[in-house]
Amino acid sequence: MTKRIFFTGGTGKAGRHVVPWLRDQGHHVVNADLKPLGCDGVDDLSIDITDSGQVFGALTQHANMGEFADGPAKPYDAVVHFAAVARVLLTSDAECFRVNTVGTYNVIEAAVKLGVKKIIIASSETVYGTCFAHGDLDPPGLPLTEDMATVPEDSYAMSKLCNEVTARSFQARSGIDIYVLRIGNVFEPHEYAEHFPDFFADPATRKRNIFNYIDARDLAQIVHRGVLTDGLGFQIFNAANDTNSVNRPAEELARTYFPNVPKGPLPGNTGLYSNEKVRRMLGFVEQHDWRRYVEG
Ligand SMILES: NC(=O)C1=CN([C@@H]2O[C@H](COP(=O)(O)OP(=O)(O)OC[C@H]3O[C@@H](n4cnc5c(N)ncnc54)[C@H](O)[C@@H]3O)[C@@H](O)[C@H]2O)C=CC1
Ligand SMILES: O=C(O)[C@H]1OC(=O)[C@H](O)[C@@H](O)[C@@H]1O
Repeated sequence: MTKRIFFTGGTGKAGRHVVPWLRDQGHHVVNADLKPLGCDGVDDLSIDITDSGQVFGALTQHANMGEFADGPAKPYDAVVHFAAVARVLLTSDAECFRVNTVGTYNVIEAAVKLGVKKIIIASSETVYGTCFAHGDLDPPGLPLTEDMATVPEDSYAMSKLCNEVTARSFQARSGIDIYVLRIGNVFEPHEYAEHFPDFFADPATRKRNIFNYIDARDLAQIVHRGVLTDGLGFQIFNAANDTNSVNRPAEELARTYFPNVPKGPLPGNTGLYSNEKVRRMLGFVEQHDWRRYVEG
């Protein structure tokens, strides 16, 4: 079924793969970003999500000239929110926190008050704390699952965790579906040859990411399945591929790099960052294992 989807941050690294994927599944996607994507069949709207008025305005206006013929602007079926300052060290810590938290509040508030029934937001693996920690910070357990403790110490991860609370509260009042994706480290198709041989040679460089990765196209599949799967209420999903990015047995990685962390079963090369929930509840089936693109 064709959906009308308002997508924020579609011009970025992840969005430029997710947006065309959604378009190719037959949906009408409107990309709301500071910068245009310029993608065939996708409408661009330049907005700043930290300005609530712009977000309400964009969600209630036409997306292109063709829509004028049909009268008033049509409502959206889903909002996918990716726009953000996507990590620390891009701007000041406080600005990262401000843009991400205020922007996310604005997007969710407008979507809920305008009657949108499905919202998917980009959170991050960083909420578990290890990624941008000072020194070494152990994850709370392995494999790392959505119910485990989240006590990050950096402004970016704090902003993402704050956004999860915002989302949970809006969901509680509205009863709509809000799905949070704790996205792992994203890779575009051309990046496998560029980076993965280095990861195999020096796995320690991937420790902060709990050795995970998510292919940008597999992330698109997860978003799409989220758009199509109704009735789950508020949910948080780790979004990652099935196996680790360093081509090592999971049990060996856990023992070598996280000796003091409580451990459950870690068969084969399974990811230490569990994607079991997104496979089980959204039916995610990975298509882009790194083994298709680079020699192990
Ligand atoms: N790239 C990664 O490895 C990961 C990314 N994420 C999250 O996924 C989402 C997408 O990430 P990327 O595509 O890598 O980020 P990106 O930095 O490549 O793209 C973010 C997009 O948001 C837009 N944006 C920023 N501030 C805005 C504002 N005030 N108003 C409107 N648009 C604004 C930017 O113009 C950009 O196109 C982000 O929420 C990020 O935090 C989460 C985990 C991993
Ligand atoms: O966008 C980015 O660069 C960062 O975003 C994130 O949220 C990821 O968790 C982290 O692995 C990336 O380094």
